[in-house]
Amino acid sequence: MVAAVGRPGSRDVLVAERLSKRFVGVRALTEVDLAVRGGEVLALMGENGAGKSTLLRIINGDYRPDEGSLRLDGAETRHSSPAAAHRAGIRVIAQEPEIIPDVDVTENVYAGALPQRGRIYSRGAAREKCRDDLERLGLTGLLEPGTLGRRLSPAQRQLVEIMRGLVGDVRVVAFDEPTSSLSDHEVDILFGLIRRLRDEGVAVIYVSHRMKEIFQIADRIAVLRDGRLVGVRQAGETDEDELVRMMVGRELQAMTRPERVAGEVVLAVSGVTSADVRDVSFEVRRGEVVALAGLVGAGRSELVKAVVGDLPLLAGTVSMNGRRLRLRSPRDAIRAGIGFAPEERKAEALILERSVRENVSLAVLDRMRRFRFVQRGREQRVVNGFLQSLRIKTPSAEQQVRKLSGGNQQKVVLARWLAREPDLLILDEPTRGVDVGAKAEIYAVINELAADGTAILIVSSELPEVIALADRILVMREGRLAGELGAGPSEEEILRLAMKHDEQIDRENES
Ligand SMILES: Nc1ncnc2c1ncn2[C@@H]1O[C@H](COP(=O)(O)OP(=O)(O)OP(=O)(O)O)[C@@H](O)[C@H]1O
Repeated sequence: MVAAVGRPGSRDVLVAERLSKRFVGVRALTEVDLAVRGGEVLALMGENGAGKSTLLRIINGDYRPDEGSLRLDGAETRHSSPAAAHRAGIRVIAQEPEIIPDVDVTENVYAGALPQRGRIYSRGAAREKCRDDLERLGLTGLLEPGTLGRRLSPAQRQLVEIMRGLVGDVRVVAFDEPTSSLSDHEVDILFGLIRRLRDEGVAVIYVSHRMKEIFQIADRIAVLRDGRLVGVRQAGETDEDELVRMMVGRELQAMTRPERVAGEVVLAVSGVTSADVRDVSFEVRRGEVVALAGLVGAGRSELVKAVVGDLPLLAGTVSMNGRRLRLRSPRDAIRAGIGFAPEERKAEALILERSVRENVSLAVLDRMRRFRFVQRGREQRVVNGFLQSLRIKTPSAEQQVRKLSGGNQQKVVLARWLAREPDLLILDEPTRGVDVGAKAEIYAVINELAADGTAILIVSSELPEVIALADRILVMREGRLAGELGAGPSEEEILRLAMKHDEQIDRENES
């Protein structure tokens, strides 16, 4: 592949002029002027609800702007639908991909555009093409053409979505937080792909909350705040502090992990084995934050699911406060005093049609019910408290959760479990898609809960997050515990354990 377009000074491919978009009670975008050049990666940053997704949706033809215009290669475009935008060479890679559960990877990728042999669709030929494309994109080994949609992990779903986007002629590709379910290895592969697209002259837009990635991949960085463009910087001429100031409009306090003394054992997991998890034992104590780290596919989420009764135990026991539990579903786990915020927030955690207030208070309704009436005043106070402390951006507590930005939905999931004050809180990727300011607030809430004696188990792919929060870090590899680290290790120490080979672990277990 050739670098068809010289990098700096390339021509503008996509130009937004004075774009504005309003929803009831919200100005999502106000007079945004922004140009993306061929052969560059333009990062788009901003707090949750700043308007990033709205801008991408306009580019993708999902929304029409109320005012302003969009030009592609110099000509004004009014994409009336995502299909029209797609034909023009625009691809927006969705944050939460829609995967058809009952068809395989091949059909999920090429849906509608399947290769045919003669005039009959040939499954063999299609899978062959899929295999070729996987190889071309460097994804061999991460995805199998024949795997059914419903068997894909969140990371694999994301890769299917990315493959979909790169089929055909592409002028502009926008990635909306593509790495939130990927671990470092997959991120490297994705960045390789993005650099290749860029070198071929494609205009790449990259939305992310992860600073480190922004500085790895972006040529320029645009910052939105409350729907307005605050500024655009060359990546080499700015730094994290300046970007945070632009996004948040204030300085952020650096967080230090408080010293904690762990109390008695709350959760005891012994010899737990399930389909993808082998013989795992560990404990979490009162007032302690324990993190499960490891690469995607290492079995962290599966382990957690086995612990809360969402996956059957093939062997082993789970005990809470000294009593053995027999959980057949997460519902049983909640009854036993376990709060569990799962990885896939939309499917598993939120009722999108209901209001923010209802979603937060759902988990604590029993405690607020008195003589069969919900104590409205108390409910309001609890919900408003979380709206403030987690900085949930919504016109009111009565807004439908569906209408919140992705990061704000994630905060509602958290608020719901934090409000319940369980003995044990299990958080799978608690800050996925959450902006830097709110992340700090969430860390503070987690620290407060631990100080109050809650036992906390966190699954996170973000090593800085694991290091910032955890008193102990359990590193998983291929369904087993590969080792344990104390507070404050380096990223390298965690990675070394996460990538160790099985034989090595066996040898160490034996000695
Ligand atoms: N369909 C809708 N109806 C009402 N309000 C909406 C709708 N879509 C977005 N909004 C509001 O517009 C604002 C901008 O949202 P947007 O999704 O663009 O934010 P974002 O920058 O992508 O945030 P995040 O980082 O959380 O994904 C938010 O206040 C959001 O609640």
